[in-house]
Amino acid sequence: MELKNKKWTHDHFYGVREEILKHWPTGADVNFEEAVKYHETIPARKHFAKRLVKAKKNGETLTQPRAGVALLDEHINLLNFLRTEGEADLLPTTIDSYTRQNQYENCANAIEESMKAGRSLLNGFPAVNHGVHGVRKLVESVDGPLQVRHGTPDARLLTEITLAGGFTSYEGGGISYNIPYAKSVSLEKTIYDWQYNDRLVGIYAEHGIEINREPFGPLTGTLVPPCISHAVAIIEGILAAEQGVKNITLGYGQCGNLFQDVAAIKALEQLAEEYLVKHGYSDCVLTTVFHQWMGGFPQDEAKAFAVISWGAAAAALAKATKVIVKTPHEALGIPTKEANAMGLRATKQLINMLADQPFPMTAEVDIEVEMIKAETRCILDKVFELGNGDFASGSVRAFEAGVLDVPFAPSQYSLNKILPARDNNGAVRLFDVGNLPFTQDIIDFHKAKIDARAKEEGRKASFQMVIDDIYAISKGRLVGRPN
Ligand SMILES: CCC[C@H]1O[C@@H](n2cnc3c(N)ncnc32)[C@H](O)[C@@H]1O
Repeated sequence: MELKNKKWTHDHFYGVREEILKHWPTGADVNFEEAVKYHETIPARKHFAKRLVKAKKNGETLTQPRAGVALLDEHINLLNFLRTEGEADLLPTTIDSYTRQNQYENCANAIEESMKAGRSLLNGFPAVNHGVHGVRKLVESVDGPLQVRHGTPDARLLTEITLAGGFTSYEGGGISYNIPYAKSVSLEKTIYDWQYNDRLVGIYAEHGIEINREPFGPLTGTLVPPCISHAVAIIEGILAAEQGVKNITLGYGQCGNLFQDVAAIKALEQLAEEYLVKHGYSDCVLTTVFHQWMGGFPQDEAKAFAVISWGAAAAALAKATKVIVKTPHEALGIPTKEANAMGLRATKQLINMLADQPFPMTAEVDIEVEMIKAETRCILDKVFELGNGDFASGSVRAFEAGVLDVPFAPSQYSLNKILPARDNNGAVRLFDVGNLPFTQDIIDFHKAKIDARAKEEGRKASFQMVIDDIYAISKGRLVGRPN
């Protein structure tokens, strides 16, 4: 396997495909030409890419939950409930953890057990086991654009089955579904396997079927600085575009300081456009997704609603194309459909109330935009250099060198040298820049911000700040002040 950011030829792709479709019996039902014809029957109102483009044009921020249960009819009921009671603009299908690890046998057992128990014993929808026919029943029974959301390093069979089944959007990426999701899965192999998924979307596009792709923005979802998630998002956008993907949503996980969060979305839009055009992908349509706080949540439901609403406000003021919504059960586990719908309605209320209030792009926000762009450029340009002009191989080398580094990542392929901490206003800065290829003025900026907080708190800047910030929001604050 030689990893390079080069569009796979049809021969290469179809050579790999034959083996993939044998990984589980339901793979035998995948027939590409038949699937293209099936997609042509899907009504336009269910096309994810079209709905995103319309939202971008109209300045809307669409709402989308996460949701997935083991059995098909229950999953259909759940999604229809979220569409009607939750007023969700876009719908997910969150895939279960066994499927994410390619453990389809375990899924089969869990489906059996769920039927006996009369409740879902999986934390998501086992789409590979339900197969093309099960997915098509889902697509035909739910009235809304549908997206596959998961965390699968090797998602090739899942992609084949869900796309043949009629999903019109697909989340994930070779870095964003390895580093935060796996401990010892080769990063090089995951990036290669995700070229397969993107090439399949590209081949659908060559047949006139537009499928939206969304790299997973938040990564570990815990104090991830904007420059880190932006660098990974833009790299995965470039890798997808090279394989022929034309409709891309790039994402960011809320950090909590409003100026930084609004600036992060603006910086992402500007930088993604710049890098995709610079590297020859000027025909890609770009949208953004804002993930409501991905870190620890308060158990108290009223406080959880406050966190959800703050994320809704930031998404609306940033004018992200869509927002991924949390629920008041976040600290407890898989939410009930009622709790999920309430998170959606609270979010919708905020978005509607803020729709008429343009956010003032103050000097402070502009500084934040420029800082995030400068930091992200340092990383992206170093990755490109390490790959001798190739972002795929460059990413592997960048993680080896700590030029790309994701805080609190389980993967052995991430050096985990960087340490984030909040500044005195709650913006996420770097307490330890690790081996990030920052210029001295950027390093000095972060140090000054952290030192200002230390001074205010009357304590030395230390790892304790990082720990305090990890727990802060679940304990009712933003900045982890000393007791
Ligand atoms: C990276 C995604 C993490 C988030 O994804 C939520 N999540 C996971 N699985 C389900 C599910 N089956 N239904 C509703 N939400 C779900 C978690 O709560 C967490 O917030």
